[in-house]
Amino acid sequence: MSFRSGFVSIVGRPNAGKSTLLNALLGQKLAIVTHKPQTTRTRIQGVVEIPLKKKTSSEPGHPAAQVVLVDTPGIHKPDTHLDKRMMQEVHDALESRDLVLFIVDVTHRLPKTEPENTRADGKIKTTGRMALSKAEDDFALQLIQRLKQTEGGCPVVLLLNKIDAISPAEIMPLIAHWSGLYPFAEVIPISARKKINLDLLLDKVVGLLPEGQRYFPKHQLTDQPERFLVAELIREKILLLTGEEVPYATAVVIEKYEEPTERPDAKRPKGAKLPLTKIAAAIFCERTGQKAILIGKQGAMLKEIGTAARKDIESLLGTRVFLELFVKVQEEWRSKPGFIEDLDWRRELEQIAAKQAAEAETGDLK
Ligand SMILES: Nc1nc2c(ncn2[C@@H]2O[C@H](COP(=O)(O)OP(=O)(O)OP(=O)(O)O)[C@@H](O)[C@H]2O)c(=O)[nH]1
Repeated sequence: MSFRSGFVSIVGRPNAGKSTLLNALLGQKLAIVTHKPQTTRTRIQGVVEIPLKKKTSSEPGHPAAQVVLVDTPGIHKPDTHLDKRMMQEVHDALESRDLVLFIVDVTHRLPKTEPENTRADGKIKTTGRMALSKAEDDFALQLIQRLKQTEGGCPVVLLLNKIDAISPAEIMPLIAHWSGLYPFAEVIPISARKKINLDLLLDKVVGLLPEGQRYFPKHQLTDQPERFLVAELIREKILLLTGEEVPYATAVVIEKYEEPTERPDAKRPKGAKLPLTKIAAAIFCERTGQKAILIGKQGAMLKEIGTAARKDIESLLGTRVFLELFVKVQEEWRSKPGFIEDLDWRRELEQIAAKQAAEAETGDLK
């Protein structure tokens, strides 16, 4: 059996569980996860190596494969410039893919036509779970529908996520409902949080990928620079620790990132301290009131955010970390294209590369 490889986009509306799934598949915390929608702002790639599975009497088996997973911001109707930027990320992710995993949260909306959801007068029972925004589901489905029209098409696998939170009897009606809306290549009920059916999912993914070589070296987990992941971890703590008003108005920019000269996995005498990474980050918010909340009484909130983030960053990097946080006000940053462009780590990298190239060139001329 020959090797398979490909780019697999995970798409779905906010809070469907995309980041949780990515992390579960990678077995390491990579995309940040919180209970608040729209946590994921830019695409995050993770690489999963899937070993060969030999054919047995009960299993068809599959070849070894490398799956490049692309997490996307939740699909929603764009309002601000930041929203538009996030939706562009979704479009981009859909364009460069071999397979799409369309993930829906089964606790949000049950099929409307099922008898148990229909009252005696024919009206739909609107329980909390059936709730909310049909418009958002429809919008997400529209994006998927567009894939059908693109050249060559691309298989879409529907993942019914959070099945741990509903009763088993509710799963079949959901499968029937969604199968009627789009010709999905597969419909798989999963729980990203409880890791239910994830092996089955990976088996199906390998089966749907084209034959091809690795895109990334075998042990590379992600193509994201660590400094971007660090900014995401800080942003996660802000989301978790501050109140409703602040989180969406914050952006984290890494201003200093000094890696230790010594490798974290280098041999060192027993009891010797791990090397130290020095990081300074600015937290941008839109108003002075938000700044006050982020700093807290006598700096208590900022300290809490910093301590929680530092612990996670230390386990991500495998070094000790000295983390300095500053809070800055940048009015209406969410509507300023230039500012948002600068948040993009890829652009940041391009700028660093351009600067280094210019420096090298002037060095050559000397
Ligand atoms: N019960 C249950 N909860 C889950 C499951 N998967 C994710 N969640 C929860 O759903 C919430 C949202 O999960 P995320 O992974 O951040 O969702 P997302 O789709 O990446 O969200 P955005 O970044 O906003 O687009 C978190 O509180 C998760 O713990 C699951 O399988 N079961």
